[in-house]
Amino acid sequence: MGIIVINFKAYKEGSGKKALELAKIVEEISSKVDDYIAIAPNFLDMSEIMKAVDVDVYAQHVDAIEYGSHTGRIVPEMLKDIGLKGSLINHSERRLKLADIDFVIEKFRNLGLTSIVCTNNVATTAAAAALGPDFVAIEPPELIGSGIPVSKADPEIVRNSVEAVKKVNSNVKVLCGAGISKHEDYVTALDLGTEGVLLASGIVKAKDPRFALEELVGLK
Ligand SMILES: O=C(CO)COP(=O)(O)O
Repeated sequence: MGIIVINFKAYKEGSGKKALELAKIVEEISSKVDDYIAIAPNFLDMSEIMKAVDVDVYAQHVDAIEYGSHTGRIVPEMLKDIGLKGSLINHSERRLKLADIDFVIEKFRNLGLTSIVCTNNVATTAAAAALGPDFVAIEPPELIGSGIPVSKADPEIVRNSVEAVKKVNSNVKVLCGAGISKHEDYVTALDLGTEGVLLASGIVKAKDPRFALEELVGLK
């Protein structure tokens, strides 16, 4: 089927022991379905998760810098060194400048890391696609964390993003996100021409994350 990337954000429910528990649930459910399910936990939980769980792990953010005199920053090479698959870039909760997005995409290309550039509308999606990342993920900020799925509330933005990306660079794959939680939301996203979804609260903050993920992939 498709691609599912779960962003743990800085949610308490997706941190520490809970992050590891959730990663194990993702590993178990991944093994039962054809969908590719990856996670983006916070930096502090990554090493332990990667030791314990066989799931692709992404960063939620990376800085557009070289090694050097920077404090509290993450250099792209560091992601490669600890074994991450890639990173979200330019999430609406952690925006970058266009030149910085370009820098990170280029670095990732050379390092063999997967770039997922988040965008907020069709124009920024087209602009991001022009930089040649692996993925763009269209996420209207007003729907993030709302429980209202972008694929149903604003199918046009998804469809138009897919179309815009095709015109600019057809090698770039499109994800969509914001408010996704149900299987139907996911299937609708795929029907609109995306490769899958980027989501957070629908799984991470669910009362029963295992049930929520099983439902998302259609096992319930
Ligand atoms: O920002 C998101 C994923 O990166 C979407 O968040 P929600 O799934 O909580 O709406």
